[in-house]
Formats: sequence, structure tokens, C-alpha cells
Amino acid sequence: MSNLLIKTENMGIQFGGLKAVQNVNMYLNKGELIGLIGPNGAGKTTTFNMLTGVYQPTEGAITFDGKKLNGLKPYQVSKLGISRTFQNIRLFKDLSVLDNVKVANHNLAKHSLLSSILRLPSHFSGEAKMEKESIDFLKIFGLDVYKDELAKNLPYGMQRRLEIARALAANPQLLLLDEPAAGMNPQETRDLMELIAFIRKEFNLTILLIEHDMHLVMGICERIYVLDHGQLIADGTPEEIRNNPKVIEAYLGEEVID
Ligand SMILES: Nc1ncnc2c1ncn2[C@@H]1O[C@H](COP(=O)(O)OP(=O)(O)OP(=O)(O)O)[C@@H](O)[C@H]1O
Repeated sequence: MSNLLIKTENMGIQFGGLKAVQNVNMYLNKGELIGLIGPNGAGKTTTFNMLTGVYQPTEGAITFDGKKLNGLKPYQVSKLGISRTFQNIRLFKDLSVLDNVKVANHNLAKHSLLSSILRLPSHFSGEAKMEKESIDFLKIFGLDVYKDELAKNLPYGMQRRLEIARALAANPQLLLLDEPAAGMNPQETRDLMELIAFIRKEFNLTILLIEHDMHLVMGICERIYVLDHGQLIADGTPEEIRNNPKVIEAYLGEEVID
């Protein structure tokens, strides 16, 4: 059985005259935690948008778990097992913390629509099961104490955690995290690193992580891809990336890779 979960072959996208991403060849094996880094505007979020069906690549192919993703809509990609978080937090701000997770979990609820409408016993057991599962999720993220709070009232770092919990509640095989530590303080970032490592193991996940915080990326990723001006300029272990002259040049004047 193949260990390969997702691969892109010469993936690219053009917006008008601008080739935002081109010739991207990446792969993730099952269970890997991989970083995607690059200076501002390098094409990282655009890459996530192609992997999740938000944008259709204008070139190349994406294969996930043996299936072609090209042409699929975001909800179809999500059903196949890819979940993501966003650079700018996207929660249902006026719903409770618990309801935010339940909404995501609901997509997969096992009881049928008919039993929900007729309120058959299987509906209630389904609801109760989902409620319990959702609270269990919140516990893992340290969010159960906030379960009845509106999402918009959570401290910023907790909102970021809730976004990850929500993505995970959809039961993905592949989790794409777009700058999960953005705006967090150093302690929150350290806690987040531990949490990401933990959920990867606990849920047998494969994770692709966009992150500007080099310490976070270098600390937890097995391999790292580097994008610059829409093209991959390097891939390798954190050690290889740290010492790669092309990477150092791409980042010169932007941030220090320590
Ligand atoms: N819908 C679009 N239409 C036109 N250009 C776009 C569109 N989406 C992205 N781009 C362009 O694609 C390029 C890559 O943008 P992208 O947001 O993917 O970069 P990034 O690496 O995620 O940057 P950052 O680190 O600042 O988030 C940019 O030049 C951007 O302006």
C-alpha cells in the first residue's frame, strides 16, 4: 500500500497575465508534518486555495489519496478529507464555541436527515453523540471552559485554537494550517507548537503548515518547502533549509532564519 497522501505535478495558476504559482511539485506522505514557507506574496495561500478547490489550477495536476482533485469544488474536497484554517480567522462569531465545532461535525453526522426531521430515537442518540464528541474536541484544545461563550468574545489565541478544532471536527486526513501562530505571543506560540504535534499523533493526521514564525516551522516540521515568486526554490529538512543559499537570499531583508 502506498504511503503517499497528496502530490502535485507541475501545479500552477495564472491570474490574467500574472503567473502567481508555477511548476509546483510537492508530495506529502501519510503522517508527515510539512512546512510551506516563503516571503510575502510568494504564493503560499494561493497554493492552499488550489489544494482545497477554492481556485482551479490552470496547469498541472493534484492527486489526493489516489483521486484527482482538479475540477472539484471546495465542499467535495472537504468530503474527501482535506480541511483547512485561514490566515484571517473565519469563525461563526455570533455562535457559541461549542456550536462552532458542532456545525463542522454536523457535516459528518451519521444519522439520516429523515430521522432528524421525524425526531426518531436515532436522531437523539446522534445529537447526543455529536455533542459529546464536540465537547471532547474542545477539551483537547483547552476550550471546554469556554464552550458557552460566543466565539467573538474569546481571547485572540483561543480563537485561533478554535479554528483548528473546527477544522479537525470535520474529520480530515489532511489538515492545512495557514499561519496558525499569526498574532500570537511567544508563550501562545510554544503552546500551539505542542498542540499541533499532539493532534498530529492523536488523530493520525498529515499536516501542511504555512508559517512565518521560523522557530515554529523549524521546530516541528520534518521537511520544508520554500516558495519564492510562485516557484519552489528548495525543499529539505529544517537543517538543509536553514543553510540553503537560495533560501537565505530569498529571505534577506525580510526576516532572520535562526
Ligand atoms: N484572486 C487573485 N487575483 C489576482 N491575483 C491574485 C489572486 N490571489 C492571489 N493573487 C496574487 O498571487 C500572488 C501570491 O499571493 P499569495 O497570497 O498566495 O501569497 P502568500 O505567499 O500567501 O503571501 P503572504 O505571506 O503575504 O500571505 C500575489 O502576487 C497575489 O497578489
